[in-house]
Amino acid sequence: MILKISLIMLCMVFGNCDVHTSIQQLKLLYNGEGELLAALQMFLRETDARNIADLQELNVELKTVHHQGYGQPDFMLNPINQFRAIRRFKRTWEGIVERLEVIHDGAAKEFLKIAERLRELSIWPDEDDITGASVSIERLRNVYNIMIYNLINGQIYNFKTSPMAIDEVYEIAEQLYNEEDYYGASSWLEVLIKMLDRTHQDQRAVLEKSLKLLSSCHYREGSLKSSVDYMEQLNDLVPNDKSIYATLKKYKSTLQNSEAKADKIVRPSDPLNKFRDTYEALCRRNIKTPRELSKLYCYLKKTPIPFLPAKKEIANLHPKISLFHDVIFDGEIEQIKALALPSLQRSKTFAGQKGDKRRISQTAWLTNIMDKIVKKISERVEQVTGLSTWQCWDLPEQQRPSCSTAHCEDLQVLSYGIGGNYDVHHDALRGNDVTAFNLHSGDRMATWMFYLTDVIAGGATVFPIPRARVPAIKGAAAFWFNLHRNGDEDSRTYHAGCPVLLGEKWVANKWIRETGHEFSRKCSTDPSR
Ligand SMILES: O=C(O)CCC(=O)C(=O)O
Ligand SMILES: [Fe+2]
Repeated sequence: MILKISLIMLCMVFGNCDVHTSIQQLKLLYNGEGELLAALQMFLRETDARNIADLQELNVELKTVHHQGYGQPDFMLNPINQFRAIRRFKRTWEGIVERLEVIHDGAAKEFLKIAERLRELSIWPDEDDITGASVSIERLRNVYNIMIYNLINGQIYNFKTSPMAIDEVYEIAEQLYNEEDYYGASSWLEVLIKMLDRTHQDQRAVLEKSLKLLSSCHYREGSLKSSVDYMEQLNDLVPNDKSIYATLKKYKSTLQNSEAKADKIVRPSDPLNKFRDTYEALCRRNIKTPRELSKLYCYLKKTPIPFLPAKKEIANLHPKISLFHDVIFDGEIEQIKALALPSLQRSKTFAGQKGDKRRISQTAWLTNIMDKIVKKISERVEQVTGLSTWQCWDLPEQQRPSCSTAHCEDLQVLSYGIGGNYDVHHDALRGNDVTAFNLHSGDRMATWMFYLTDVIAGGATVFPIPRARVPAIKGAAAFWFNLHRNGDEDSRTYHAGCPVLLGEKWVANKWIRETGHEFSRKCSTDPSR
């Protein structure tokens, strides 16, 4: 109930809720579908069956797919199930709403009321959500090297869900094509085409669309011979179609007049992520050598609280990246999540701002005065790191407006949805448009990041330059410095949040600023320190 009210408030204020980026909204969507099904059932029971035979059939189909998730709390944590649910709303439920709007009698009205409520909650997916979900599945495929055949069969590692329908597979390819990802689209289409049975009428129609799209992918990528081959296959399949014949002629003539030799679509490089290969390898597994691993260690670090040392694990030596275990407890995590939930919003980046595909998550900022727990865990960061977490909130209220030099930022809570990730970036603010940030406190000297969930698969934090990998472990926190002691940015701490493959990921960042640490982290002219 609290969750629903929070989301209503959030979506009323911000409009489109980017359902595909939020696990919470996707879970609500699944429950909403249950309500729609019950209302549709009621309508069908009360209505003359002769006029609505197709709706009866749809109802059975929808019930079957929906019921697969019954009693399975992890069902909506699977990207395939998430994509499907989003698509069902846009492609099937929307059509049913239109039909019932025409009828608009007693039971139809009840159904429409539920649909209206879901729209008011802004959790009813739109076209952008289908695009976002398709792009996320493709990202997961690339980062985790998953075979398309396995995804189509509903298999992600050893987690299985029901196989995808042909239309769903085609939709992913078409969405990628519209996003100009011809490598992604062609990869899906090649697999799909092999699976289709041309003697089956419905499948034959998908085969025709797929050949046309695949041929166009190759044409656009300059892989002209293949573009002609696929168009020829389509022309053989549909011999008397003038438009197909005309396209074939056009492709053939482009091929004849071209010197291009490429006959394969290769995955394009990412100009914004020169670390892509190492980043992806690290997302999949640890890539340090056994010798490098043997140098890592852990110990109990003293804190100001007697008999309460911190469990410190060194995840990387140079630069030092630490993982502190058991620094936030389950009850505290639940309180932090509950406080963040009402104000979660699609995350922004400095480069792309809101809606950037490089950062798929939702963000909320919590201040120390919102609740005792926020201050308490802020103090814990100070106890473990020895760095100050003093903020203007610590002053009497009337002095706060003139205070501008806090030693750290408020707590930033992040929740990742389907394929949620944060591409390689640096936390230091210099070089970015920092007008929104108070630089009186200096730059982000250090990052402390609490992991508020375990992640079933994926979601590690990785540092491509030192080839370090920190797994998301509930209750633990990663810690590193973003700046050298001479104040320069330490580029070795470029890092990324790997896409969540299965499950959900919540983290909370506490960024420690330079101000207030003149003695606790003494400066040095030696840039290597
Ligand atoms: O989620 C992660 O693992 C990394 C998040 C991050 O780097 C950030 O929020 O700045
Ligand atoms: Fe970061």
